[in-house]
Amino acid sequence: MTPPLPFPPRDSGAHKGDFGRVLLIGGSRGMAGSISLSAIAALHSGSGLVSVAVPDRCLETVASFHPCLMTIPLKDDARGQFCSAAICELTERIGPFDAIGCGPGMTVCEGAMEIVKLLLRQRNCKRVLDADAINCLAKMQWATAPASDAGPLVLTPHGGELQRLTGVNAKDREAQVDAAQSLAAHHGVTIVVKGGPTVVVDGDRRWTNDTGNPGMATGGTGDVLTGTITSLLGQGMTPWDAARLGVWLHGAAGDAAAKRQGQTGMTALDLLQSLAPLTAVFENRAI
Ligand SMILES: NC(=O)C1=CN([C@@H]2O[C@H](COP(=O)(O)OP(=O)(O)OC[C@H]3O[C@@H](n4cnc5c(N)ncnc54)[C@H](O)[C@@H]3O)[C@@H](O)[C@H]2O)[C@@H](O)CC1
Ligand SMILES: Nc1ncnc2c1ncn2[C@@H]1O[C@H](COP(=O)(O)OP(=O)(O)O)[C@@H](O)[C@H]1O
Ligand SMILES: [Mg+2]
Repeated sequence: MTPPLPFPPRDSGAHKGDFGRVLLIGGSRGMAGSISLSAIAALHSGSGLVSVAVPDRCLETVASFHPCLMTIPLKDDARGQFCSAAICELTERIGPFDAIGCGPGMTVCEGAMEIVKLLLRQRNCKRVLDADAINCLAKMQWATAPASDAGPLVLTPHGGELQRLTGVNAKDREAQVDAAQSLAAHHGVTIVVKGGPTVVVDGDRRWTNDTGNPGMATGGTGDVLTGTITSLLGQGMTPWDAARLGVWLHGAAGDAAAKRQGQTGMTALDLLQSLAPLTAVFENRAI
């Protein structure tokens, strides 16, 4: 079990700021768990500081999941989803973050669309777009937009999201990976084509993961991956490195959870709780 690359080193004199200040944006009334899984995964993947921007009425729920999370309330509508005014506050607050992950539980409401457009303009900031942020990209037909230099951006679609984005049927895995590869080259981004196994594409590079199991086919595991990759980007890794190490670590955590709970019985929470002890592997400590 060898990771594709080493974990960022930890100098004895290090402080929180050395391991990145990251922001996760998402959630909605009824799906507060998704973005919380992403945020807690970022903590367990080594981030120094983790903030979560959520619709105002979800704030207390999300904050109650973990005392180490900082929370930012954004304007919401009667359904508990981001409204378009949410980007006024967000524009003020996104400056200091080393990496931003967006999409889990966000829905494709008007506010979500505005947030994704705002993030696409933040070319100097490292970003991960997942779940409903990808569904927003599909809605704005980003895949066929003129080629752009999107900056350090990682997309993490599952088969269904990739089908919405590219029109290529999720049943045709090979064609989906090829479509992701050309889309990644077109916009200069990294794309994690999730599944069993997950394939990461970036320009003409292609890497297939060798960890993970079907026990991970359970709600919330993709949300965990979003937080892990966002965290590694925030620790200074390139999109190509953060995507590969994040996918590998996430799959290895899935394997540890399956060993403990069984593939049928495991949940995304079990995978999340297997992340931290796994990092000990990288510190050459016996676990
Ligand atoms: N606890 C929570 O709050 C959770 C919230 N979630 C959020 O729920 C929202 C919807 O995400 P989902 O992935 O559940 O919903 P989707 O409708 O995108 O996909 C549902 C399932 O169907 C599969 N699928 C969809 N289209 C397919 C196709 N054309 N061919 C093959 N398979 C296809 C997907 O792989 C997925 O497993 C996202 O924002 C997500 O983050 C989920 O992550 C689950 C957990
Ligand atoms: N059969 C499988 N083998 C390995 N990994 C899997 C398998 N099925 C799902 N996964 C992984 O589980 C995660 C599911 O992501 P996703 O569908 O976005 O979940 P959610 O949105 O519910 O959090 C992905 O990382 C995917 O690679
Ligand atoms: Mg998902």
